[in-house]
Amino acid sequence: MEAARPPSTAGRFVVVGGGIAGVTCAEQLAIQFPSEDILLITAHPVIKAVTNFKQVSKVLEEFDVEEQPKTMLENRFPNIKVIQSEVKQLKSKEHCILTGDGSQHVYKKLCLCAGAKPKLICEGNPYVLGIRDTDSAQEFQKQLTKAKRVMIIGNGGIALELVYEIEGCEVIWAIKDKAIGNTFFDAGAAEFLTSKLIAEKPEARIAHKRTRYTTEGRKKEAQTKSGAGNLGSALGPDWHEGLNLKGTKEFSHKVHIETMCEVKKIYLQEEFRISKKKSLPFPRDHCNQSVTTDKEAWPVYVELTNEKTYGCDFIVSATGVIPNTEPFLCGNNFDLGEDGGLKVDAHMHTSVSDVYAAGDICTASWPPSPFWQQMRLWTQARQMGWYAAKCMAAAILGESIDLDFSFELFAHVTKFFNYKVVLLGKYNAQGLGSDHELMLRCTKGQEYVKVVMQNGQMMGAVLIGETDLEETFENLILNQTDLSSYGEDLLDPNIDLEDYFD
Ligand SMILES: Cc1cc2nc3c(=O)[nH]c(=O)nc-3n(C[C@H](O)[C@H](O)[C@H](O)COP(=O)(O)OP(=O)(O)OC[C@H]3O[C@@H](n4cnc5c(N)ncnc54)[C@H](O)[C@@H]3O)c2cc1C
Ligand SMILES: NC(=O)c1ccc[n+]([C@@H]2O[C@H](COP(=O)([O-])OP(=O)(O)OC[C@H]3O[C@@H](n4cnc5c(N)ncnc54)[C@H](O)[C@@H]3O)[C@@H](O)[C@H]2O)c1
Repeated sequence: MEAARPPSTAGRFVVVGGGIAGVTCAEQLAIQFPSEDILLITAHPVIKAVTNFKQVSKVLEEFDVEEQPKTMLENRFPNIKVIQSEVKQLKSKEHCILTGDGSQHVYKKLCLCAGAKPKLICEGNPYVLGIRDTDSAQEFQKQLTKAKRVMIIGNGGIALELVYEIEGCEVIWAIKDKAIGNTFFDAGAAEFLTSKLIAEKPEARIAHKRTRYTTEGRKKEAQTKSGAGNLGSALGPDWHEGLNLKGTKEFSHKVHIETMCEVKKIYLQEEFRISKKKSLPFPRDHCNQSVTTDKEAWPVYVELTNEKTYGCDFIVSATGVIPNTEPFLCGNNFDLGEDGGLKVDAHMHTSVSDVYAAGDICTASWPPSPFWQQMRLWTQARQMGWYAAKCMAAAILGESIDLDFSFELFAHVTKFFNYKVVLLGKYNAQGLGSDHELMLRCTKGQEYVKVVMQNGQMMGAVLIGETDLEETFENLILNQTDLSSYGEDLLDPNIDLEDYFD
């Protein structure tokens, strides 16, 4: 712990946050300025390190992520000092931050990488859980081992992963949309994936190239709770692999989806009894269950806007995130994005002098490339942390710097329902209006390929399964090759596209 209570005299590079964005930023600064001290302040005892980084193609990247004790980072970079403390206030006029232990730290350039927290449908209800960090995932697992039924609200990454992974527990999944996975897929891809939810037997996990997540480096001492409230860094790919996501029953998947509805009201058991309302049993296929009522007494009940009510053991609110800006706002004139993030320009600089931001906390506010959009993802946290450090260095050295190439094309590799999923560019025709066409190729149970075309050029793609098309499509989007003469042949599996375009 930093002993000095009065502010240190020499301003230095200070980074707040031990997640992917903060650690990558600190590492890059340490490399650029080997004779300077870099201070990393983080609320949690473990940090996230990117290991085995590999640039697979121009923009697609693979890496593993390890949770490590802070000493491992300090050993790798002797000029990085990690302080475990929560930042309570930023005094930007004095170029100084205050931490929970009463210390003040003066900076010459500061990068805020404090991540985000779950945006819960209902704060303070003990039956509503959010999943963000290792502690919250463990709490979820603990509750699941005693559960017969859970309700999942939300239709993004966490919900998609949970409905597939949970076994031995009834899952009622309530989504606002017509089809599953709205943040990643259109209705066609959703239909392709839905069959996997009904499969009774879990299949062998596929091994494929994508980011892996490991807590191997996490020391025993760091496995105890941090006492820092809900301030661990975000989980990521394969976070559930070490967790036994099994409820009390013996079946595999049992998922019922309620579409186009939201949560109207949540009742605790006694409140529900007094209300005299009726709840529905778990719906069975092809059976009109509206005539029956659920006899079971549940700890909590959820009334949906479609007038259906279900009881359950607990609710997972997988309803997105809110940037962790709160400790930094008071007295500072930050421009905030609509999503509540700190707006950053093309140099990752916020609206406050010498303060940069990267990762989930920030809102990218530069005019984006036609094929890129911000999504709060691990890859973007790494790219932003790295690029923010480059920009901080360039500012100190008086050099100019261009927006990094990684922001030219949105590229995300992940896994849903045991399929490899690659998303490129405007994969859901985001912002293209009606002036675009879709081309599809689908083999049930095997692959789903969708490309988004505009004026004969490829703007985006969704690749589900082992399609091996990602590198070729990445090039076609980046080069804006005129593909109009190929028509539907573009997706003909008998044509080797690589021969044409590589
Ligand atoms: C369950 C789950 C699954 C996910 N799966 C994927 C996936 O498959 N693929 C993918 O690309 N992305 C995934 N993500 C998203 C990804 O994990 C995040 O986008 C990314 O990790 C954000 O990194 P970050 O460094 O910006 O923030 P974080 O990882 O949240 O780190 C923030 C850091 O700031 C610290 N901090 C916060 N407040 C303070 C304070 N006041 N003072 C000091 N320190 C503070 C925290 O302790 C933490 O170390 C997932 C997220 C979750 C929650
Ligand atoms: N494999 C992956 O890439 C992956 C997996 C898990 C999580 N993540 C990331 O982790 C973060 C958190 O995941 P998440 O699933 O909570 O967020 P998300 O942004 O992916 O999805 C949020 C979902 O909640 C819905 N929603 C929002 N408010 C709602 C409300 N009041 N009622 C009902 N639905 C509501 C939205 O329509 C959306 O479907 C995100 O940044 C996500 O991208 C990524």
